[in-house]
Amino acid sequence: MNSNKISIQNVDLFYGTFQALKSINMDIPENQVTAFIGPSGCGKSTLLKCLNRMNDLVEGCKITGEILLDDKSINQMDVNLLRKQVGMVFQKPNPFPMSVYDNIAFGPRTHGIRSRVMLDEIVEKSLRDAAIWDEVKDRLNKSALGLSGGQQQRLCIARALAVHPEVLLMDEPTSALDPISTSKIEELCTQLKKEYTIVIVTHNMQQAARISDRTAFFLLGEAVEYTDTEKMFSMPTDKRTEDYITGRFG
Ligand SMILES: Nc1ncnc2c1ncn2[C@@H]1O[C@H](COP(=O)(O)OP(=O)(O)OP(=O)(O)O)[C@@H](O)[C@H]1O
Repeated sequence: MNSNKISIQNVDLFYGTFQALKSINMDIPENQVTAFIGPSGCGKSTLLKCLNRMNDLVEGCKITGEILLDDKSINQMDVNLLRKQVGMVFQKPNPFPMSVYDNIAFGPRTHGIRSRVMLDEIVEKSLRDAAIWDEVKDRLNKSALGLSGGQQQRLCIARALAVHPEVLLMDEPTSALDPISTSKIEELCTQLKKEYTIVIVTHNMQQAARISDRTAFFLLGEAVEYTDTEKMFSMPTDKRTEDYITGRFG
C-alpha cells in the first residue's frame, strides 16, 4: 500500500445553509489515481476543489474539518504554495490566449524563472510528459487557441505540470473530448501517476474502472463507499453503490 498523500478528516462543507459535503473522511494514496464518481450534484467537484482551497474564493462557503497534505494542514499553508503543489485541470480546456510556449512558461515565470535555457527545458519536459510534444514542437510560437480540443486539454495538463506539482486534480478532464483524445488522456494518467498523485472526477464509470486504483462513490454529499476500484466494481458493499454502478439510478 502506498503512503497517504492527502488525508481528509471530518470535512463538512456548507454553501450558505446548504450542506454540500457531509463528514468526509478519506485518505488519498500517493502515486495512485483516485476517482470520485456519483450522480450530478453529489459533491464530487466540491470536494476536489477543497483539496487546493479553490472554495476559499466562493462567497458564503464554510468548511470545517481538516485536510492534510503530507501530514500538514492545508489551511496553515500559503495558498499560492499549496496551489503550486496541488495543480488543477478543468473540464473545459482553458488555454491562455497566447502561444503554446508562453502557456507553459507562464507558471514558472510567475515563480521567478527568467532563464531562457531553463524555460526551454521546462516547456519541453512538460509537453513531453503530457504526451503532446511531438504534435506541437514545430508550432511553439503559434497561438494555443489554434490547437484541437484534445490537444488543448493536454496543453493544460502540461501547463499544470510545468510548476512541478505533487498532486494533480482533474475535474472531468475528458468530458468535452472525442474518444481518441479521451483515451490519450487516460493513458497519460496511468503514466503520470508514477510521478504524481492524481485525483479525478468523472461521470464515466468505465473511465474510473479503467484508470483508477481507488474509487469513491458520492451521493447527496456523502462518501458512501471508498475502496479499491476493482472491489468497487466487482463487490460493492453498499446497496446504493451497487445500484449506481449497475445503472439502476443516476
Ligand atoms: N458556488 C456554489 N454555491 C452554492 N451551491 C453550490 C455551489 N457550487 C456547488 N453547489 C451545490 O453543491 C452541490 C454539489 O455540487 P458539485 O458541483 O460539487 O457536484 P458534482 O457532484 O461535482 O456535480 P456534477 O457532476 O454535476 O459536476 C450541488 O447541489 C450544487 O448545486
